[in-house]
Amino acid sequence: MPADASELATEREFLAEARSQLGRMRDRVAALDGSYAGNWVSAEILEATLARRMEQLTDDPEIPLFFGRIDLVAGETSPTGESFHIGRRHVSDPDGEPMVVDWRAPVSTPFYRATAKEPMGISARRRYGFARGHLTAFEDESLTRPELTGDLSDGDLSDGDGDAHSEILEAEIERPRSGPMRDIVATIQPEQDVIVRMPLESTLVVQGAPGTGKTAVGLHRAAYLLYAHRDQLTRRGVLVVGPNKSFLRYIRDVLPALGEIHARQATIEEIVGDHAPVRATEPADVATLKGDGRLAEVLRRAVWSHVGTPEETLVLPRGSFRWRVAAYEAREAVEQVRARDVRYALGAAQLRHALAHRVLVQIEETGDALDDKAWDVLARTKPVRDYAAAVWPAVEPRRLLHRLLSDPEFLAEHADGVLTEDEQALLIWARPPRTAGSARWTTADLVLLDEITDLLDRTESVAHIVVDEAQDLSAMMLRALGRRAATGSLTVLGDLAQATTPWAARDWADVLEHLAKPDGHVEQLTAGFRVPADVIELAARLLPSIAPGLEPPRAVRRARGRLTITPAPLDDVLVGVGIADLEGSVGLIVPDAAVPQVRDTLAAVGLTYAVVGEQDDAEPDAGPVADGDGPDGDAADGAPDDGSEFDFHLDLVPASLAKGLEFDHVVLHDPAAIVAGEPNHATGLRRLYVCLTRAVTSLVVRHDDDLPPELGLGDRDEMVAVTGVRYPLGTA
Ligand SMILES: Nc1ncnc2c1ncn2[C@@H]1O[C@H](COP(=O)(O)OP(=O)(O)OP(=O)(O)O)[C@@H](O)[C@H]1O
Repeated sequence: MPADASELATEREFLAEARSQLGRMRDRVAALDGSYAGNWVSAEILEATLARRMEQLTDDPEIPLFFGRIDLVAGETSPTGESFHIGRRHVSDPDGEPMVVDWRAPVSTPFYRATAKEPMGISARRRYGFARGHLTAFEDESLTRPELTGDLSDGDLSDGDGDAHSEILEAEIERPRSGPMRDIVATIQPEQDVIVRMPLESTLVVQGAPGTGKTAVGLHRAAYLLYAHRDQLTRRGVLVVGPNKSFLRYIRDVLPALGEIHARQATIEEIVGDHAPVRATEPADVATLKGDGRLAEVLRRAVWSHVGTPEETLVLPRGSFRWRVAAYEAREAVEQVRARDVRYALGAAQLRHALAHRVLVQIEETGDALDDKAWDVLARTKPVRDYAAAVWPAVEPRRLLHRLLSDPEFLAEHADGVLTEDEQALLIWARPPRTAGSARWTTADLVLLDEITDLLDRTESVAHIVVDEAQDLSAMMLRALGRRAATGSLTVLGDLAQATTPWAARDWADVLEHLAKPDGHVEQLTAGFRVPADVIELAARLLPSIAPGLEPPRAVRRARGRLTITPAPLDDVLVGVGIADLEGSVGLIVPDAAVPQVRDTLAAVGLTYAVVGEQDDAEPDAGPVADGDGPDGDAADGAPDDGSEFDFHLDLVPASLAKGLEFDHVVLHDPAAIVAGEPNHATGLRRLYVCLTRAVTSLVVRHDDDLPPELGLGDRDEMVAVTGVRYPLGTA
């Protein structure tokens, strides 16, 4: 047997043994139950822990149990030069010796970061190739003697110091995309790994062009932190924030595939959705103003304006006595509580106690010794409660916001010097609802309600938040997230060039300020794993108009991609592309307003598809709304029960929902209308930039005669030069 074949056989045996040991670990956990616990509380906790452990130990034969190996240099730390197989979870033998180490364990770090220049104590790195769970190949790279590795190249992924080119790595990057997002645990790159393993305390912003792996890195960082700080993070929570529900469905499998099921994934609307349902939208200028950070000051003033000045004596009858707190003493108490700078509701409670304390002192002066319990009782008596409530009344967030948005004088009182008169006029409802209960709140209103609620009572903080597409959040939305990480940290992912909301951030330093994490720092990702070079070159033509300071990604894909720009009718394009025969997923990105018309076109050419986002309008837990056959060819049932639009071969994507998604092939319909669909031209161009950068293998841009001039494709010769021989496609 050739050396490689015998080595492969040895590795396969090792894999079989590791699988059987994983089965043994699972059986052992299955044999335990809550009865081992001392009382019912710990029994419940133990049962939950065991259930989680069982899930972690589930062996999916399709998912490789390990994907890499490192060989330590024989020496001080490893006298015999041990090897470690690296996988998604830890597997040990009956003696407790590790057979596979978790990719997040410190010992695994060199697998991701070692280079020939800095071998980090390892002599060799091995990568494995798998097909449907079967080990089919391996590839060795010597770090101490790189000349032994063979096929050395200075490929785009290497740092130019002679690191080996990896076929397995390249195959993973070039693989056709289909279905929801997958993890990248086997191929995390050094610049990404540095971000993934940053300490929990650091808040960081990851700025990166489309397809540089920001979402992937953010999710792997969440998985890493859950591993490295298990107790703290499961107790205090991890939150992943995405731009919309379809995006969350797109990424929902990544953390569970990494063994982590305890992170909440939510949109900002869901996060602030507890205050009231969203029942209206509003003009962009109003929403933008409501998202402005200055509103925080207006709300702060409005809340605290409720605290009055005591003018009367508090009289507290007790037995045959009537205890008194003079108005001037009550005023002192109010001042003292205010000086403590506590939340409004806590201030109210403290005022009750401060008043009660003044009574307590008088009682004690008569020789009665009272304890803290008596103090509490005094603070809860009706005269004290009534007096405090008159001076420091309860504030109801919806009522307060209703008043601010419907009473110009009340607003002016609190917005004076903060908002101009015109801005104040813009905020006031044209037709104010009669009561707060009948108000039709917008998303921006809910964010204001969240701010008011936090002024009243401290919002609970989680241990870590990963925020994706953060460039699109308003200052007030960022504040809402920042307060949820007040005692934790954040990983903020975004790209200023992809900002498509009128209130979007212009600068990451501002974002960090609004999050109340001014010490956070900005990391950049530059290697593009999604978009092929020819497509990047086209999209980058927009950068000078939309984000002059930003660079396009550096494509690491070998294939330059297939780019076609054509004025052919959409039905001809759809037929010409041969969608049904394409390997990998296909996204048809269209202006939002064109969705109904494009549905007709798709029906006319006989293509089946799902519509991204349509599932959100359906009944909760009903499968996606799909036209025709699902991925399993079952027309009646649509997608599988737990499926989503991303399980379909062809997705119809409204341009407003394209952000964050990727498809192997993209047909982009009517770029001019996509630009025109936004409130202003600059935002329209950014939306187009997002839509142009969703493709992994091929992009067809189907346009009418009005391509946006910023693409610089005015004349046909230029277009032919950009798209090569593939212009035009279809029958034009
Ligand atoms: N190290 C890697 N190895 C293999 N694939 C990778 C790697 N990093 C990223 N990718 C892949 O590149 C694609 C783009 O990643 P991702 O969606 O995280 O990028 P992004 O920066 O968030 O893009 P966008 O700005 O468009 O949202 C995904 O398919 C992801 O799996």
